Amino acid sequence: MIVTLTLNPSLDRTIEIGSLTRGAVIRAAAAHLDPGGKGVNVSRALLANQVRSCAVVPFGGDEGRRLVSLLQAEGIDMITVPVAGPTRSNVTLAEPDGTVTKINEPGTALSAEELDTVAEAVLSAATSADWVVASGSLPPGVPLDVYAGLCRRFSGAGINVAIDTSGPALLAAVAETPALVKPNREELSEATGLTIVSLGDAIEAAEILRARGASTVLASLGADGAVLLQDDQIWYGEGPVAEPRSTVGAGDAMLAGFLAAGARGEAALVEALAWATAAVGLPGSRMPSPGDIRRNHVRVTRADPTLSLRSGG
Ligand SMILES: Nc1ncnc2c1ncn2[C@@H]1O[C@H](COP(=O)(O)OP(=O)(O)OP(=O)(O)O)[C@@H](O)[C@H]1O
Ligand SMILES: O=P(O)(O)OC[C@@]1(O)O[C@H](CO)[C@@H](O)[C@@H]1O
Repeated sequence: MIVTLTLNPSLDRTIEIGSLTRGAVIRAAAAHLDPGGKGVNVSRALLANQVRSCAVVPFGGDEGRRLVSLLQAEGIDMITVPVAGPTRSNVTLAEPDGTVTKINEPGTALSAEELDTVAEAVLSAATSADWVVASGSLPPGVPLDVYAGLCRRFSGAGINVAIDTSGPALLAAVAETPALVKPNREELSEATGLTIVSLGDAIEAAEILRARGASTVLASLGADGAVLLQDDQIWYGEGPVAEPRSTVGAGDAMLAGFLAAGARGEAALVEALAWATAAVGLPGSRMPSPGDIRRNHVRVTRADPTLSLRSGG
């Protein structure tokens, strides 16, 4: 069983437009509303693929109630924690070529009492968990070492912790020896100060995170695929996407696929890439179901550090 924690969930509104022109009135072709936030998406992807999970979700205000009703409609197993501030709304402008422009609200502050209640919910859900996944940004006022505290709490209890966040919260968590971190290219670069233009740069940055405490690093590299550093092995993989619709949530689908496949080695990386590339072909932050996921187009090999990355860094 996999417990996910999303301290800063969102209502994700995706607006499909022809092209983005600053300062213009843009008529949208379509709009979708999805429940959002990184841990929420991991749970949605797991549910869509019949893997048991429990999402811990603080919610507040009308937006929070809408979020909870969308998650209930999907059948997500969750522990919801009512909080005073309203849940945020995040907006994605999606263009036909797959380019997305995302505007994420900061979210509203959680009080110390609310944070304690959320932590208790995670502890109670985690009694039967193999993994606890702590994902996404922190709302204002939440201590930057909150994910680090989770790592400390669970490493003693034999429960694996996976972290997908950025900035100081990522650095603090890495120092508490999480089983897994899933940075994207920008997060790798920010955490290490390295500019990442080749696979070798990404590997060097991931090695730094391992030296600081992370056991396994699964680094997603956007259209360039992903690299996995685990034990003494380094695997690289990618998969084509015929028609990219929206990359939002692709990293979450990747993490879900990796954990669903046992979180070890080449086979788990293939699964992670199959789920991620399927997500890129779906609108908004829709998570892929078994019918969307194709494994035979994913290529995973031993990593060649001299490989140049195509997409911008
Ligand atoms: N344009 C693309 N073409 C093909 N695959 C892509 C593309 N963008 C993303 N992917 C796939 O999705 C994975 C995750 O993408 P990315 O590195 O952008 O994650 P992320 O920044 O964590 O995303 P998010 O935070 O929205 O979940 C990549 O490793 C890759 O497999
Ligand atoms: O602001 P954060 O917490 O970093 O990211 C939030 C978010 O962009 O991440 C998900 C995609 O990964 C979306 O559902 C959501 O809007």
